[in-house]
Amino acid sequence: MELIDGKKIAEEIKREIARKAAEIIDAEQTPPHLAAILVGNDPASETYIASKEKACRAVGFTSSVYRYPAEISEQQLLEVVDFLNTDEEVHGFIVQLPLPRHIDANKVIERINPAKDVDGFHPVNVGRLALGLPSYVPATPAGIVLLLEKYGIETEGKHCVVLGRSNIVGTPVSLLMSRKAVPGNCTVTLCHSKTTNLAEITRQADILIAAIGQPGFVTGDMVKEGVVVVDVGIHRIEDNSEKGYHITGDVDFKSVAPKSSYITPVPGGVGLMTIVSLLLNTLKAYNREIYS
Ligand SMILES: Nc1nc2c(c(=O)[nH]1)N[C@@H](CN(C=O)c1ccc(C(=O)N[C@@H](CCC(=O)O)C(=O)O)cc1)CN2
Repeated sequence: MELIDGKKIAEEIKREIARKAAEIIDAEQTPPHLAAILVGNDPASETYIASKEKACRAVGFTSSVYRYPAEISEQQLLEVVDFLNTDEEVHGFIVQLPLPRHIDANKVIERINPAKDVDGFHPVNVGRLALGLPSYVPATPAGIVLLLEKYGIETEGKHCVVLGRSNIVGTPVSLLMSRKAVPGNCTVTLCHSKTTNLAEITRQADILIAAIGQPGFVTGDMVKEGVVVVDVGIHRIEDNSEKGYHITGDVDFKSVAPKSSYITPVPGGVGLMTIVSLLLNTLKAYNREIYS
C-alpha cells in the first residue's frame, strides 16, 4: 500500500506557481488577485478562507475577503457578486460554501461572470467541462486528477466508482474520469443515496472516489484487493484534544488501507490539493487562458 501524499504534491505545485508569480512581479505587472466572499461564521469555512489567503500570500498572489453576517439578504449578496464581476483588480473570485439556508446558492453562483468563476461552479463552466471544452475545473476534482497523474496511476480502461453526486465533487469528478484524456478514459459508475447493492458495485472498483459525506462509510469489506482509494470526506469529530476535534474522512482507513494499492489520507490528502487547484485556476484567470 502506498500513501498518496497530498501535502508533498501541493507544496511542489505551489513552488511552480510561486515561480510564475515571481516572473509576473519581476516584469512589474500586477500579480494575480483572488477575492473570496464569506457569509456567516461557520468555523470550517473560516479555516478554509484563512488557508486560501495564506496560500495566496505564499505564492505571491494578492487576495481579499468580503465578509458578511449570516443575515445578509440574497439581493445584497448578488450586488456584491455584481461588484466583483466588474472590479478590474479582481482576476477571479469565489463564494465560500455553504451559504445560509435563506440564500439560494445556485442563484448566487449563476450571477458570477464565468470568466472569473475560479471555483468552476457556474453552469457555463460545468457545461463546458461536460462537453470537453476548456473550462475552470472545480478545485477538488482537479486536485484528485492531479494526484492520480503525479503518482502515475493508470486510469485508462479502469472502472472508477464515484460515491456521491454533489455539484462540488461527485458530478464533476465523474465527468473528468470519463473524459477522453488521461487521467480519464475510465468507465465510471456514479453511486448515490438511492443506489441499491452499493457494496457489490464498490467491490468492482479499480479506483474508488468517496465523496458521500459520511464518516468511515467505506469499510474493508466494500473494496477489492489492489483498489486505488481517494477519500474526499472531511469530518470534524469532537474530542478531548487541544483543538477540540480531529479530522476524518469517508473511508475507514484502518480496514481499507491494507487492501489498497494507493490511498489518500485524511487529513493530508485531497483537501490540500483543493487550495492549490484554486491557485492554478486563479493563474488561468489572470492569463485569460479559458476566456480571452
Ligand atoms: N466555494 C467553495 N466552497 C467550498 C469548497 C470549494 O472548493 N469552493 N470546498 C469545500 C471546502 N474547502 C475549500 O473551500 C476545503 C476543504 C478542505 C481543505 C483542506 O485543506 N483540508 C485539510 C484539512 C483541513 C482542516 O484541518 O480542516 C486536509 O484534508 O488535509 C481545504 C479547502 C467546501 N466549500
